[in-house]
Amino acid sequence: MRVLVATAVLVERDAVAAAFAPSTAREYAIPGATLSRVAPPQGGPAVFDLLAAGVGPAAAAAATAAALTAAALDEQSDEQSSGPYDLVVSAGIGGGFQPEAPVGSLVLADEITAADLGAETPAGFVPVTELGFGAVTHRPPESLVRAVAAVTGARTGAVLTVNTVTGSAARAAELRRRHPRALAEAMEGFGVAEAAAAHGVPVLELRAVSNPVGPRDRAAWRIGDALAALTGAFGKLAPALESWNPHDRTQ
Ligand SMILES: O=C(O)c1cccc(C(=O)CC[C@H]2O[C@@H](n3cnc4c(=O)[nH]cnc43)[C@H](O)[C@@H]2O)c1
Repeated sequence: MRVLVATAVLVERDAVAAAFAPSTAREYAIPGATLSRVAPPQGGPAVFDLLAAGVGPAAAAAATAAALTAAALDEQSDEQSSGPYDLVVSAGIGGGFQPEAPVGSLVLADEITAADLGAETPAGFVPVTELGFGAVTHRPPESLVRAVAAVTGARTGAVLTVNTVTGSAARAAELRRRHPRALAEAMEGFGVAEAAAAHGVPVLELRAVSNPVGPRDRAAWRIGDALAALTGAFGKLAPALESWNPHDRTQ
């Protein structure tokens, strides 16, 4: 099984890499980015390519699409680990809606939703889908969400993709009013999911909560705790992914 893991920044990528066997890391250049290829410490057939794709949905979509296209064209890979990816995972830290997703906890998306992709109207925010365009939600395979949540202990719910980190109680309340199932927000999931969908590859989004969604208090972000939670989750992930049949797209 070939898995592409897209984080935003290098510290998140390194937190994911810490769950894998360090001696297995090899680097591959793709247009605009570098892939780190690692293997689970317990062995097994899975290959994980880690990508620091950049902050925000546009950077995330561009780098993820480049990696997916390079794999599909199979230009650089050696024979053992060549060909298209079976799964893309958007991973990193995120803000947690309180009290459901406390700092340090894990959130796994059963729905990846672009929360601010739309138009403001006199009647309020209208998503692009209601204007007749595109998509605002991608849904990971239910069976895979169940399996990964079971091994990682992650809470499952909607993870919102935002272009602006929420900084007030009023904005947090507005997002929850529009998305009552939201457990977390971050800035890349929807971009990663759009790229995956264009390639017909299933997607997951896994977030370790570094801060509450709400009034801005950057000094209170617990980034180290969240990165440690991310490492722990990826340490448990490989067996669950390997036992999942990527061709089983049934919900
Ligand atoms: O402090 C700032 O001004 C600031 C502005 C933009 C981005 C950041 C980050 O550090 C974000 C890095 C990364 O983390 C995710 N993240 C973490 N917490 C949140 C949140 O509450 N809302 C949205 N995204 C969050 C995000 O995916 C970024 O890529 C800091």
